[in-house]
Amino acid sequence: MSDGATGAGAATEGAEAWTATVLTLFPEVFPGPLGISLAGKGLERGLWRLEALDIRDFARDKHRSVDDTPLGGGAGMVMRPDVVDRALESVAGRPGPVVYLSPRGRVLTQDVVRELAAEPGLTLLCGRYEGVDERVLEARGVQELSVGDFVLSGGEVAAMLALDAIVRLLPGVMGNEASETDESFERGLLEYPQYTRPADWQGRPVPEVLLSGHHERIRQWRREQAERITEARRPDLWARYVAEKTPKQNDQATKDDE
Ligand SMILES: C[S@@+](CC[C@H](N)C(=O)[O-])C[C@H]1O[C@@H](n2cnc3c(N)ncnc32)[C@H](O)[C@@H]1O
Repeated sequence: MSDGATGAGAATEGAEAWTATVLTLFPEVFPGPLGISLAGKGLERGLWRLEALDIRDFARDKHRSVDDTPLGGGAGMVMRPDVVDRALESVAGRPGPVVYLSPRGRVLTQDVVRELAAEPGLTLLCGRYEGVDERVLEARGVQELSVGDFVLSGGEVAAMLALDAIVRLLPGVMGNEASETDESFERGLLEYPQYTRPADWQGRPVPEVLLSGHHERIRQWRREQAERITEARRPDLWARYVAEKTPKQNDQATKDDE
């Protein structure tokens, strides 16, 4: 898709579809991976909408320039406040908050993904070069959202990443695919190991319990595995999980210490 909307098909009756508006210098890269599989089918079925707008369309000079050198010196270029402001003004009033994808932002986690999926939509401003002039972010009260502690060359991949995670939580998008309630982060744990046929592959049998047909034992085994993996790989998640699992015991321990 170049700039323009997708997903305007059979919108969910009686409700406006969740709407993503992307402001970017490269609208042609959307929907990209969001146009395939679950997200793509959801887009086709009108379960969500995506519109990518070209920030350059809001430039006014004959060269359609969107950037300028940093005041105070330094490397690279900065996206101009007047151009970004006009782009933001053109989408003011669209559903949901406006976020600027930025390594300085609030870090995207599954909790943040759930929060954004509960909004009616989202406007995503993608930076390039050294980023966007600070004043337009302040003037427009734009929140910043980071996809991790690393620097990408532009906000487009970050916007796709956030949208992919959000869209799969929208009603109807997952269909009968794996329930999100069992997945990593949904219960504060990483996921248990998954297996499929054959039951023995290259002399590696799957754990016996999975062939037992005993649902309660399987549930218990999966929970133990999820706990084991989380404790080993993510001490940060594990500490939070343990604290939330045993709040009463922890309260008592604190009282005993006093
Ligand atoms: C080269 S980066 C600019 C980095 C900026 N000079 C800094 O040091 O914070 C260009 C654009 O990529 C996007 N970007 C880079 N890393 C990101 C991240 N971790 N999360 C979200 N967006 C990111 C932002 O939109 C940013 O404006």
